[in-house]
Amino acid sequence: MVLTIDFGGISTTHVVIGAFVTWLLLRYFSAKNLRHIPTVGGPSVPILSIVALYNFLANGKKVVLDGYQKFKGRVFKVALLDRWLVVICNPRLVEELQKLPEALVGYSLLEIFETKHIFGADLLTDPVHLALLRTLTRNLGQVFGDMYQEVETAFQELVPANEKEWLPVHASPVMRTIVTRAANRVFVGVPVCRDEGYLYLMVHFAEDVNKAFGLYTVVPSFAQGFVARKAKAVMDDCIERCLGYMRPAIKDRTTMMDSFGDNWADKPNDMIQWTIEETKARGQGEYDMARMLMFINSGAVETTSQAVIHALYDISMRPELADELREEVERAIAEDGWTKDATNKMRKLDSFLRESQRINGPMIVSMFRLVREPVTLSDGTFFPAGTTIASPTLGAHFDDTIYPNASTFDPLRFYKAEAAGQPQFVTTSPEYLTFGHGKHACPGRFFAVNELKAILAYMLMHYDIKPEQEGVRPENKSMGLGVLPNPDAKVMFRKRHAG
Ligand code: HEM
Repeated sequence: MVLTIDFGGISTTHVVIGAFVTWLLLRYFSAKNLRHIPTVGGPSVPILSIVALYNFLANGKKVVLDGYQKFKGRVFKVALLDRWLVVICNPRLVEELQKLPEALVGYSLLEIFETKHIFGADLLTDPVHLALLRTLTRNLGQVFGDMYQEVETAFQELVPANEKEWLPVHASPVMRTIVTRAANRVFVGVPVCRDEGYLYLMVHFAEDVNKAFGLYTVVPSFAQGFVARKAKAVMDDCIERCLGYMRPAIKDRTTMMDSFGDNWADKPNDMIQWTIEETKARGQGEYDMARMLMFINSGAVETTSQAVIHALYDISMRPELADELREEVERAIAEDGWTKDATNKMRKLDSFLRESQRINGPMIVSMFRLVREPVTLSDGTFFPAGTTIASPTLGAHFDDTIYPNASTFDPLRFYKAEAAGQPQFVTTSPEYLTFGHGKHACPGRFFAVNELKAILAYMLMHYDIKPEQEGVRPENKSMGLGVLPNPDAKVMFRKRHAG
């Protein structure tokens, strides 16, 4: 069917053809500079490269794993819609790249996927979120009690199992709500962290941002500005709604600050307070306070929710492991109560969570970086300016030479190796990329690991857990560059006697 809408002589057919030609030219010129890098998934010559693109979009996971096997120790490229993505399959080169100065190889998901248009380009030059997350990490011990209390209250409300019958629980929405409540207890406190409208806003906003990142990888660059403008309008609306919940607290806090300066008795120690202080110091107002909170939520909610759901599916399949972890949790809380110190002692739980994330994602590649100036690596590999590069998360995580029997889920893999100096869940390396690696590794991971341990430890101590279908772990879904936990599955919960 021919498109017939007419805009003063220019038909939509012209627009579509023009866009397609522009796209082909963009692809042609970007591929020309990267001819020396082998392509995986299909040919890189103009027009035919659409096959490589199709294969990547249809089965990105297989394409990247095949590429890793074939070009281990070297680099290869795969087709995204608007550019080529070069994947570095050599830990030494990954380490070398992440040490290069920012002026040569820059970081930012915000920049690479143009989401700076949504969150604001000033976050690139003045990353307030990093200052806030550093403060959060420093205060993990102090905020743990509140977070744990929220985990407890949320489970009691949302998973009201009894000792007699198994209760089917739809894992995806329930765990998302628990994660969002626990994090937002520390971010905005009670009662906002329990408000259904606020929770709905944060959960769906985080999901949408995740989808937007995915969308940017398949939308050609000439269309990204348009998508970004639409997304910005949605963002502004979300900020206004977020402010509706935050204004009373902002007003109270600013009144206290105006009266008492930096310190007063019972001054709250939470994200909203730190955000007010950081934004005020920059002469910014309430719009920026909400913007910052939403940006941090967008990093915190979806990733941690997915990790909890994966861990829940994994533990539901392993009752003996659940018992072994319960013993460890019991011992730790007997010594230190429900505190951050106790979670530090939960080494088997740490290993289980790290293994669950090794196997389950969240992305098939990570550590996106942008080559700003031409770079030649020590092995002679050359990247022209403008090249987008990434590290092969899934390839490394499933490499038998790095992890013996890599495709086997071995929950105590890292615990058993600890004597040999094996790292913990928060530790990143070119071989363990769940949180990225290097100077731009996830700044929220220390909080994330504490939250994950609090949730899993609570769950283990208070419930017996089994899969809905005996012996069947709900299958993951691949979407673009992402690996998602099954969104439809239920898990069975029964209250434990000892709970
Ligand atoms: C299991 C949970 C989490 C996972 C798997 C995860 C993963 C990641 C990854 C892979 C990156 C990119 C790193 C790189 O390119 O080297 C990242 C960045 C980021 N994460 Fe996380 N994250 C998690 C939890 C959190 C939490 C709880 C927060 C906030 C409290 C957070 C805030 C952020 C922010 C703000 C960035 C962007 C940093 C920047 O722009 O410099 N994340 N995360």
